[in-house]
Amino acid sequence: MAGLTLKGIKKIYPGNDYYSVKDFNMEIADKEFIVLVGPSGCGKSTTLRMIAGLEEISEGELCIDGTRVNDKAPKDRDIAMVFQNYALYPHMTVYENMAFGLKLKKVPKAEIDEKVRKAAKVLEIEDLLKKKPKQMSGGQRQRVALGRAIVRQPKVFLMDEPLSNLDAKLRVQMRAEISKLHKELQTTFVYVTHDQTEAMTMGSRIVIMNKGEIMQADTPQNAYDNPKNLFVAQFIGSPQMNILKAVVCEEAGEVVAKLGALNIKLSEKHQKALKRENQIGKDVYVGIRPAGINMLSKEDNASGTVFEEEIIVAEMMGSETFLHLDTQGNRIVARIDAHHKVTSGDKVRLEMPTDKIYLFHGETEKVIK
Ligand SMILES: Nc1ncnc2c1ncn2[C@@H]1O[C@H](COP(=O)(O)OP(=O)(O)OP(=O)(O)O)[C@@H](O)[C@H]1O
Repeated sequence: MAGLTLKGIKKIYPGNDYYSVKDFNMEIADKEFIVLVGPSGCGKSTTLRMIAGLEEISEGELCIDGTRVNDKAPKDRDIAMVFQNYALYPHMTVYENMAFGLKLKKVPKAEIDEKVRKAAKVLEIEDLLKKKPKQMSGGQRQRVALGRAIVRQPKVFLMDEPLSNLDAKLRVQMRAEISKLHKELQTTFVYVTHDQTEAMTMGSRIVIMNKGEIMQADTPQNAYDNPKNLFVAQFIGSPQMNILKAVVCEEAGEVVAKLGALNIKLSEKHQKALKRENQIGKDVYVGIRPAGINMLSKEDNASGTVFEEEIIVAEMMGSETFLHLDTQGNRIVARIDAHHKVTSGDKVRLEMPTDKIYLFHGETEKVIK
């Protein structure tokens, strides 16, 4: 069991003229489940590999349990890593695969046996112990890879996209299994994925990265409710937040976001913030989640911004329907309850309530509160 401290960690690969990881600072508490998430190339694997000791740290300090480990070899860091390709030895049985690391460490046979059987029980692979990797499914192989990590009882588990080779259904199942495993083992987990749903459902905290930088480190709920910037707003949530580029205007004493012919009404708080920050006349990104948009009937009164559009596509999802519309030249998606019977081509009346609107600076893309 251990916490991790990353202080000003940077990585520049030899021959590159840019930092793959820029100034990564973070305290990871003991027993946390941290998920590093972001698009391809954002530096999440590099960060994980530096923690593992598989990649040299160019600048900064990494501590495990308060001890600096920058110069320690991977095997001396008390960590275990699970990779996306499982990296099992094909000629060994499941039992041998799981026992291998302990054997190298010269752990007594009886102790190895106890540890392997205990891990196999936790992962429900006891009946696979005599099989070889090629006789097993992807999900089973992934369990064995996890088993191999568990038997070593590391201080920290590192996982790099461990589920990306599995089909969608198995991925969902293994997601829950890994969360359960984390609870059982009571160990620190650092997990890398590019999949925001995986991050949201598994992490006690998620670290959203872009271009080598941390965009936000937060609980999944807070990252969803209070994104710090446009990148996080668009990355977290599915379908993603609608973003409309508008201009801040003041008309008859009221500050609005002008989107073509549509004046988007704003909350008192937003209006004050825009005035305070001298944003009148400047560009602003208006964000609204698909679920934040209300469907109105003809007679409904609404205090927010009301607009009428023709449905381009209505995607029926069972309990809900996603409406794809075009407003003032911008494609937007609204998520409505399936009891509204609508279809492509219908004209609908919708509302953007002021309290569901997010605003981001046109230049810095930071949230305006
Ligand atoms: N061995 C390497 N040598 C040079 N550049 C590298 C090396 N490994 C990664 N990079 C570069 O560092 C940046 C970050 O890569 P990294 O693999 O950490 O990203 P990632 O977020 O894990 O992406 P992915 O999800 O595609 O694996 C990328 O620009 C990548 O091209």
